[in-house]
Amino acid sequence: MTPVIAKTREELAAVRSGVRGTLALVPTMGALHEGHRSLLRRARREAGTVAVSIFVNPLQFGPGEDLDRYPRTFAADIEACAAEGVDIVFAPTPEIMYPGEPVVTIDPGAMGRIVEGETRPGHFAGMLTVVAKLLNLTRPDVAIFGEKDAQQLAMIRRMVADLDLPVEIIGAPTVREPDGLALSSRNRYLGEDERTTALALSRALRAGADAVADGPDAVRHAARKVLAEAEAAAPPLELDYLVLVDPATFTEVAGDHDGPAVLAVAGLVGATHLIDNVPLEFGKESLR
Ligand SMILES: Nc1ncnc2c1ncn2[C@@H]1O[C@H](COP(=O)(O)OP(=O)(O)OP(=O)(O)O)[C@@H](O)[C@H]1O
Ligand SMILES: CC(C)(CO)[C@@H](O)C(=O)[O-]
Ligand code: BAL
Repeated sequence: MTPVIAKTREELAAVRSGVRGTLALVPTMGALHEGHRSLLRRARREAGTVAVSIFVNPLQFGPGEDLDRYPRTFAADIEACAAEGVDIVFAPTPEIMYPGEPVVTIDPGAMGRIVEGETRPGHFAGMLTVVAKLLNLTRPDVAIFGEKDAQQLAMIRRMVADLDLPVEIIGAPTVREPDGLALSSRNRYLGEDERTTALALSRALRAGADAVADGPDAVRHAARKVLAEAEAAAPPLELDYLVLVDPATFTEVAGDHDGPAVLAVAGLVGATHLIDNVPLEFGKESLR
């Protein structure tokens, strides 16, 4: 069945007031792919009613980023939502979401200025501000986000805890192409040779994961080796960062770290900004 499409606050409020039982929200920027669809299926398992937001949020794009050329595929997105049994799609315009330049925004603190936040200054403030607005407008019981955007997920969990927002945040695993490339709306920008170079991101993460028994330094070393080859390739990978961090704070873990960590990588291939990560578990007993 085709979902109900709400384009304004008033339309969303009307459909929200008719929801009985639990509601799950999946926030997206559209151009839906199998990764998004896995979130929709997870939402379906979590709640009686599923809402999806489709909004390319200008506030989280910096100058020189791809806001204007970001893929917008609304008709296909609605078909995907219908196929996954989505009940409600909220698809506002920027003018609806931001009738004026917002004066009050969410400050992501120091955590918003490291790793991806250092590469994209202002990104996490813009992202958290729109997520807070979407949560307030939709009032879901649960909201589902992909682990592919691991720092985003950690920041959203932090915001919900720090501001006592009444919603449960669920993270869902990264969906990949058979050759390892993490699905991303931005993959469609890649030419054939660029895609070959881009594969180094997931290859580096796998190499790192394979070294987990030898500890954090071995993981960093194994991943760096793969990335160095891609930096020398044509077209080259322009590495933004490779970090091995605490999943909750995104600060680097020590060489004797025990417990969960995230190996996260990002870089430019041509003009395309790609990110990826893998969750890891270090155990002291497995250190040689
Ligand atoms: N491969 C994936 N597997 C699982 N979830 C994903 C995947 N890609 C994106 N998501 C999640 O889907 C939600 C919407 O993300 P978004 O619309 O930005 O898609 P995207 O493909 O990540 O686009 P972009 O290229 O801008 O990073 C986010 O919670 C994101 O983490
Ligand atoms: C969470 C989100 C929809 C906010 O614009 C966006 O950052 C995304 O698609 O991951
Ligand atoms: N997938 C996170 C949204 C962004 O890149 O702006």
